[in-house]
Amino acid sequence: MAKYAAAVDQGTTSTRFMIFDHSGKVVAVDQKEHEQIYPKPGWVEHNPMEVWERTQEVIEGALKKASIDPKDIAAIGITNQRETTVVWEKATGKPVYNAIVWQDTRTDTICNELAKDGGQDRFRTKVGLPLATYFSGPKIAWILANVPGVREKAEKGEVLFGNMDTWVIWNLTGGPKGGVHVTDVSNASRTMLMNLETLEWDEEILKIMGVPRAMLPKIMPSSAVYGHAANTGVAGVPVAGDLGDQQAALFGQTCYSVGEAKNTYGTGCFMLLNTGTRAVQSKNGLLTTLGYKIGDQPAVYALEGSIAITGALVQWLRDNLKMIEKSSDIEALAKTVDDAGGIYFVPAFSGLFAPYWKSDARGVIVGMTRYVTRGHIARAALEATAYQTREVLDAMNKDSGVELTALKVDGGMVFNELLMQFQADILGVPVIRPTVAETTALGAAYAAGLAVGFWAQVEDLRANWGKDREWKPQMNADTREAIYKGWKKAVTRTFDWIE
Ligand SMILES: Nc1ncnc2c1ncn2[C@@H]1O[C@H](COP(=O)(O)OP(=O)(O)O)[C@@H](O)[C@H]1O
Ligand SMILES: O=P(O)(O)OC[C@H](O)CO
Repeated sequence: MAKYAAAVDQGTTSTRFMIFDHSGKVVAVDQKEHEQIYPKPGWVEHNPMEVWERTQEVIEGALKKASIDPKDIAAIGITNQRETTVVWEKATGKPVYNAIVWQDTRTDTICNELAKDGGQDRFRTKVGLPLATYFSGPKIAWILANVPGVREKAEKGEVLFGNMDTWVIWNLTGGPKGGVHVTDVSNASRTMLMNLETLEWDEEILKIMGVPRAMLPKIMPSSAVYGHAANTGVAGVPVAGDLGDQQAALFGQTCYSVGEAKNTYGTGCFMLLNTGTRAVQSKNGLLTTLGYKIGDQPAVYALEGSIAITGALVQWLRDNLKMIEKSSDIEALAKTVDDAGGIYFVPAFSGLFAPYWKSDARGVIVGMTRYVTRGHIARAALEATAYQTREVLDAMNKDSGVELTALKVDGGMVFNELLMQFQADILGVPVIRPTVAETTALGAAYAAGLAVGFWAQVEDLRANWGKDREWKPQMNADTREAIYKGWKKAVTRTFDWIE
């Protein structure tokens, strides 16, 4: 009997391979970063070949580190940075262009053109999303319009589109030699091209955006056997789970009931609330998205508050300003001061996502005086994550009509104690970190394990969730609301920057 389930987590900054035992404990992990390519202001790309190479390396690395026999792995799941768009030649596996990353704003003009007829919410009822540079549909349209010869090939199905899940699964199951071209409902719901009700590509939107049906993957459940690995050390193992990383974290945090929510702190921050088998349309700037679909069971929907830049701001202080050496060093630097010294840092580097959806916004630091030190800037950068999360939680409470009484958190930033305490303070509700904070990979491994019977049913997974730490609010309510008011004012200073 197999002992483990595993997952590839293809994130914005890095790729991991993680192997879990039946109780959801991490048995082995390997992780590698890939290059962030910034060809112009507002543009962000990844090299898909590099990502596939890193994927192969971390699979080998994790197997080797824990001396695991691949025969003991029941199934592999894939989870991924969502929306990031790759188009490649079917015959050779060669990308026709770099991957256009979810944070990239180059499709602003395309989105504005599309919004002329019907406004920013033109497709919202059908797809749950506003027209924004974030999503894949306009990114595909950009590649088709700007890379010579690709449109003709796309119409004939000679080039294929995929988000990173599709790209990794296609390569892992054989690439040009029989790789399967699939995605799951959670990833497809981020393209702007999938109809939330039918769970199929929407012919009308495809036509309006000029995206040929022939280049699109088949939409599958999040938990199903798609194929078998054809290469790497896991050759022969079923590939049986596929979830966008934020939906995977919802799944890994065992938020299986209506009203359960989680917030993941990585490059960006993403809060998802399970709304059950009903797609709830947001009136407060949130997204309606697919949560997951297990085999033949009905699909589960979620409301999502997406924030583009949180951990990425810490990275920016590290890489562009050289203020710190490692991301985790920001905590010690922020602790050199007691507060942000009257400044706010609004990181609208990719415009503003939820709840504003303003792609013409750009980042600002406001309230600067000669008093301000590096410590204040570090602190303001961390506080920005917490304030943005408060805005999303407020929207979530309004949309759902229920006040969340605690927030389950995960992701790379949740080991920052100062941030977690400030988060509880600014929300006024406890913040809870589980024992396995790698819930993204865990969620994908769960989806894969469920498909092959390694776990029998979703409800059994709840027993694997355990609380590691809880931060309770300590700030008095007057202070909380006063500093939050300052944040709201600072946000308005980012608006209407790009003409
Ligand atoms: N201790 C820390 N304090 C603040 N930010 C951190 C810390 N550790 C990691 N980060 C940030 O978290 C992000 C990495 O988290 P991760 O969950 O691996 O992200 P992703 O899946 O988006 O690649 C990076 O942006 C990094 O700057
Ligand atoms: O790579 P992450 O963890 O920052 O997640 C990126 C999101 O999926 C973008 O929608």
